[in-house]
Amino acid sequence: MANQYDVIVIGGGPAGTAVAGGLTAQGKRVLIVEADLWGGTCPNRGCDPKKILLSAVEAKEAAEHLQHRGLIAGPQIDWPALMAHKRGYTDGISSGTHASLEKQGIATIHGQATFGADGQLTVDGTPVSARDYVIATGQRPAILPITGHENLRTSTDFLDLDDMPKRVTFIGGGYVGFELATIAKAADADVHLIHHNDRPLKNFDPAMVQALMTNLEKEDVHFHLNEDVTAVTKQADGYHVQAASGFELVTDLVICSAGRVPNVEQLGLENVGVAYDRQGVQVNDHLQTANTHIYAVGDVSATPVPKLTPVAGYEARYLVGELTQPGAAIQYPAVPTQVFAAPKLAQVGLSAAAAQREPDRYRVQTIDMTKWFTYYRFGAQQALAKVIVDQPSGTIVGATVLSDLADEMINYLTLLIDQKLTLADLQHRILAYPTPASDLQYLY
Ligand SMILES: Cc1cc2nc3c(=O)[nH]c(=O)nc-3n(C[C@H](O)[C@H](O)[C@H](O)COP(=O)(O)OP(=O)(O)OC[C@H]3O[C@@H](n4cnc5c(N)ncnc54)[C@H](O)[C@@H]3O)c2cc1C
Ligand SMILES: NC(=O)c1ccc[n+]([C@@H]2O[C@H](COP(=O)([O-])OP(=O)(O)OC[C@H]3O[C@@H](n4cnc5c(N)ncnc54)[C@H](O)[C@@H]3O)[C@@H](O)[C@H]2O)c1
Repeated sequence: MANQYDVIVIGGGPAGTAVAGGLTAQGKRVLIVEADLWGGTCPNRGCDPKKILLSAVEAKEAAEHLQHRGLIAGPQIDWPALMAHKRGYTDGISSGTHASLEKQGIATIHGQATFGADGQLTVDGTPVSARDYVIATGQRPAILPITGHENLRTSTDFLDLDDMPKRVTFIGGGYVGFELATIAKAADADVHLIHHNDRPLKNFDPAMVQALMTNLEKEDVHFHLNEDVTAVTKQADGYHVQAASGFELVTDLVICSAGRVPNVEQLGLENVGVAYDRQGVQVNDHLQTANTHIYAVGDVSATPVPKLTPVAGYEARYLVGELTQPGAAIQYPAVPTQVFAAPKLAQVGLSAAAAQREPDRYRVQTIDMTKWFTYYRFGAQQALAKVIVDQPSGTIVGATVLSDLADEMINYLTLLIDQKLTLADLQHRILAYPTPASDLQYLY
């Protein structure tokens, strides 16, 4: 039968394309379905475009740090040119990803996949069948159900702005709010971030979050904590953002950065006995749903790990194994996670709060690295590390880093944690000097 496959993957993002590619390489007949842009969130409207915009922010910051230390006159961000640079990358992603899938011998179809009342999967009305199905439909920005919610824009809109408005307001202090606020500020917007409680970036070390906010405040990013936004109304002078307390501000663009919701509603999952909730599709520790022929991977699955591209890739590789040679339950290694702000905030492994509950076992040390050679040479404003050492084994088990180099340092720390390297192990190796890696020995 023409429309009969071994596996149908629904969603062509990092998770779905990795499952489809891995299974095809193992000789499976695979169909992948994508309703929108091939490549999904990360390269089209997530990690990659964000980090391209951040390149200009990093260059500007680096030049500013060296003012009076060898540089004069800092650069300015030319937003339309920066956006053209970003589009030079993103414009080719969907067609390039599609071409790559076809080249690998993966069947592709563009459209919305839905399980009908009879359990049959159709893509925009065309029936397609397989032995197994993989849901990899990701998440989309949540829109708060407030008065004037139609005036809210999302990270997707921000990452494709033709011009940077004079005033930009973010509702929600998570990854997206902090990262995009950093970019908007560097592009000279008047930036406000409104958060509904006193714990923005709640999964990060609170003292390090406070240090990051202090730095951003120095750059004139305005934080408004404990404000519950109730309405965003369009008026002659701009959008009026109002909160329950009576707080109000006027702005030109309101980005709702209050989290993301799983793409599940359109799939007809109730027709095939697959359960889901606000966290996503419920799976067991083999990424299998209540229907034994349907699996879920990546952002859409309700797994107990952060929703990130490398996590999606890890789950995809695991599932390729499961669908070819079923084995043990999935086990996650340490998952590094980071906020690309100024400076960057990154974290991995055991938190300081958890370590402090067992003071006999763990040593928690906060290290100010600002004056270290690595940071001094480019005039860094602040470089902090909080490191958790397991005293019996002498290994690092967790770390939070706040610095311009945190995105690189956190990967080294992740390797130290996964490989269980002690200070002695590290000192038996030679690492190139002077580099951030050669500082690792001072973190134990
Ligand atoms: C602004 C932003 C910045 C980010 N930055 C980072 C970062 O720096 N580092 C990092 O690790 N992660 C980052 N992320 C998260 C990262 O983008 C996701 O973790 C990753 O894309 C998840 O991959 P996925 O394949 O599970 O889902 P997605 O990439 O969302 O792909 C799912 C695909 O399924 C499609 N789809 C949905 N429903 C259907 C349907 N019914 N039929 C067919 N197709 C369907 C969608 O159109 C989409 O293309 C960021 C996210 C955002 C929004
Ligand atoms: N650097 C990265 O790796 C990166 C970057 C962006 C996104 N992501 C991924 O995307 C996911 C979503 O990011 P996000 O920032 O949209 O979500 P998030 O869950 O990280 O943050 C949303 C924030 O909004 C707050 N919030 C919720 N309701 C609110 C309200 N009514 N008013 C004000 N604040 C409110 C929440 O308390 C939370 O702090 C992340 O969890 C992450 O998995 C990763």
